[in-house]
Amino acid sequence: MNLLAIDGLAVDRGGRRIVDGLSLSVAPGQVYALLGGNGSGKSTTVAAILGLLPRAGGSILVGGEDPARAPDAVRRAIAYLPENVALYDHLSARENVRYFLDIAGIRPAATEIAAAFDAVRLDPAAWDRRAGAFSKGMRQKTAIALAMLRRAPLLLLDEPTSGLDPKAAEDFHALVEDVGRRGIGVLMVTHDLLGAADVADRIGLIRDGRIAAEWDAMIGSDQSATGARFDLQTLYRAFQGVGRDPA
Ligand SMILES: Nc1ncnc2c1ncn2[C@@H]1O[C@H](COP(=O)(O)OP(=O)(O)OP(=O)(O)O)[C@@H](O)[C@H]1O
Repeated sequence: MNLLAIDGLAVDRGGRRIVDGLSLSVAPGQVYALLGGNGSGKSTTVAAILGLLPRAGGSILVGGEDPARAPDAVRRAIAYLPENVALYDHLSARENVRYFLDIAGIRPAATEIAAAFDAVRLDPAAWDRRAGAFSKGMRQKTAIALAMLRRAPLLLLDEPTSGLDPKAAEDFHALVEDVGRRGIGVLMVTHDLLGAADVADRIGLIRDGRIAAEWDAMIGSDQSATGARFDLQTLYRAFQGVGRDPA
């Protein structure tokens, strides 16, 4: 079963149809990049998935549940990382994780927390440091460790690499691939074409609130000589609307 199944989604804002017939799905272990330019409808789609905006049409199922009917079950199934992850600045990484898990009624052993921090490669020196001093990358690692500890099957990432330097972005992509290998489904919303091509199994290009094109990563012998998993020229041309049919 798909962790996320969106079919013909329509969302109105300010009397205007912003998302207009968007369909996509994310399977366990799949990394889906929803790639689009400014104003294409990415944030509106995210808000609808989280049940924060009503639908004007279509359907959304998260782990088989409809966010409009079962918002609590849907929020339990999703680990949502906004562009800037919010942690309690005066608490350490360990204390933040314990605090948020406690709210969810989960009390992991110290060894489980250590294993999750190890899995996301959060520097052990940071585990007991105040999160107020953390970089964006460290905040994201803490939030992903938290997602793993509460066994959220779907990770929803909103512009995760904006503001990260190239090395930190590369580290983050490696972490997302790792998360996928653990069977977690990932929906990554981004305007970063190269980042999407680096990490995704599938890229969906969103334009005017719908999927204008979708590509699957090439594997093995289909990969280019450079090892690229997507044809970047095709992606660029589509992203820029080159060769688009006249409306
Ligand atoms: N509260 C609102 N009321 C009316 N229109 C809105 C509202 N929020 C967003 N919009 C419009 O909806 C369209 C899509 O916005 P959305 O934020 O979903 O796009 P986006 O792809 O996330 O863009 P960005 O990358 O710039 O964040 C834009 O034209 C925007 O002006």
